[in-house]
Amino acid sequence: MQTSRDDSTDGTSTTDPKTIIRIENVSKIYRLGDQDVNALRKVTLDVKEGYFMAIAGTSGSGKSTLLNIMGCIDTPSEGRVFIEGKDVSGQTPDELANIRARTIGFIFQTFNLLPVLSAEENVEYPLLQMPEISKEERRARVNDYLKLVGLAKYAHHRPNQLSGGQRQRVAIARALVTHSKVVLADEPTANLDKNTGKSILDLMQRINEDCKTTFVFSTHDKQVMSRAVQQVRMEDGQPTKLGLKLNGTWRFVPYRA
Ligand SMILES: Nc1ncnc2c1ncn2[C@@H]1O[C@H](COP(=O)(O)OP(=O)(O)OP(=O)(O)O)[C@@H](O)[C@H]1O
Repeated sequence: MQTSRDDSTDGTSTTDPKTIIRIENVSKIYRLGDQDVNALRKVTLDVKEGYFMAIAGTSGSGKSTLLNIMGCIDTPSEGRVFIEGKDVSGQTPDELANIRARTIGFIFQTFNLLPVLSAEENVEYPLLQMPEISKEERRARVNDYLKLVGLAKYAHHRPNQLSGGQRQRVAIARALVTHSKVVLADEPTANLDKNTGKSILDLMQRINEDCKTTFVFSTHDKQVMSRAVQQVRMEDGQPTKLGLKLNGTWRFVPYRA
């Protein structure tokens, strides 16, 4: 799929960024009672370094399933997933957890913070699974990322002492603290009011531009879609259209892998 981000007017790419996640001919079938639900149907998609990409589509079109498979939270019924060129099919749950911890950060619409931990402890949490990172390095990273998301003053607050937008900022810091290459965000603004949602998207965009972190977020909100640079429209478990924003204008083409 030709979705390289570039500034040329004709959309042709001069440099080809590295593929971070590739999913190839991926299908996902859920068994529901005696019925099969085809959540994804032979999807092939590349996520390249530096993307700020929206997976858009109506409820039930397969957005969350796609993100979960990209992030190795779930496994495909058919097809293959490559993370930084490595085929992760057949890896054990521990191996997948290790790949996830070092490459991929997640943001969820319900924030998913641990309620008994403070903001700084929530951000520190994924680093505790990385024994090679010293206590001093952990402290330094936690401070840096809380500062990056504008929450240095709230380090000791627990999630229930923070607003929805502040909770999502903690989740963003937690997703980045492991130096993730890509952040997968499932409807990151769905539980936030319009202005707070906008400030979260502003923050994600700033991190994308300044730190070159790749973001893939799912949404069914047109305002949120419009903030992306690349857009994949999902319908009934399949990508149908690919959108590229060039000089501020969207250009859509039928999706082809
Ligand atoms: N665990 C499951 N068991 C059975 N069916 C499931 C399961 N998870 C998802 N599905 C079905 O798979 C399809 C895709 O679901 P998915 O959650 O990926 O869609 P979505 O686009 O993210 O929807 P939403 O915007 O409502 O979150 C739907 O038909 C859904 O009902």
